Amino acid sequence: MIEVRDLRVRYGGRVVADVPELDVREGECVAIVGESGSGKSTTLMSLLGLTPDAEISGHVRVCGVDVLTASPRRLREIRGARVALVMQSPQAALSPATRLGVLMRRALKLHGIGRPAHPRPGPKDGTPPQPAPGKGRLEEIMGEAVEAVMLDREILRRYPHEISGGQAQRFAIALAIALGAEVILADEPTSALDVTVQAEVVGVLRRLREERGLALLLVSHDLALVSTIADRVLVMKDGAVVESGPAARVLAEPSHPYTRELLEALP
Ligand SMILES: Nc1ncnc2c1ncn2[C@@H]1O[C@H](COP(=O)(O)OP(=O)(O)OP(=O)(O)O)[C@@H](O)[C@H]1O
Repeated sequence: MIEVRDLRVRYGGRVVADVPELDVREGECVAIVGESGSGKSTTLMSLLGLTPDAEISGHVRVCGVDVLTASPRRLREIRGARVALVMQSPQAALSPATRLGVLMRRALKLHGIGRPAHPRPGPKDGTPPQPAPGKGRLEEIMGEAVEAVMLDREILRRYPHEISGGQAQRFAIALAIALGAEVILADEPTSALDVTVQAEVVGVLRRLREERGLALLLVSHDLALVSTIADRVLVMKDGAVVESGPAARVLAEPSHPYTRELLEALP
């Protein structure tokens, strides 16, 4: 799903991320950990071509698309639809005066989801027009997606300010599911949430990996969280990957002093 080789991202000549190798396969979760400014978010954003001011070299393939050479149109095709970005505080990105259901329906329509394959011609005998065949299908996709993240369908009638932070984060994940995402890139998805709510969001992500084979690339400074979900871990410091390997091994027997420092800083 994600294949990175020799990725190097520079801002104004300064290397801020240097990632020799990063692979995420179907149903797998890889976490990038490290302190603030170590290059985690830059690495994540570069996978979607979202670092316009940066100089980038290397090889990045996401869902079969060669990101560094793809046309803007090809990149738009994978963003949102096949690869979803889940950020720290999704509530801020939700339009405040729009019900969640309306918001989701718009996003799905924009990507042509639920559209009838062959629109029926309108009736000629004066009877009221029949609903488009795609409408019920769209509602079904939306309902199924919110239930997949353990939310009630009723939430689709609410406005963004009527839901909690944890619900907003799960709604953002539901949107990704409804759009048919195969890969989720999550940047500190639980940092703005309290501990019990964090566990709910992580539980949802874990289930989606297992049941739907979703690939997950997670950026987090929270090693306790990472230990509950990641298969593999990359540790970054000052733009460089100082250690990588199976999460169980890296977190139990870190080989780099910096990883040991991060672990010792855990409460
Ligand atoms: N658009 C930009 N222009 C110039 N420098 C940038 C830009 N974006 C990021 N940087 C720099 O790149 C470095 C890495 O930043 P990045 O946000 O990737 O780190 P991070 O590990 O994700 O940190 P945090 O957890 O605080 O988000 C930082 O020194 C940052 O100042």
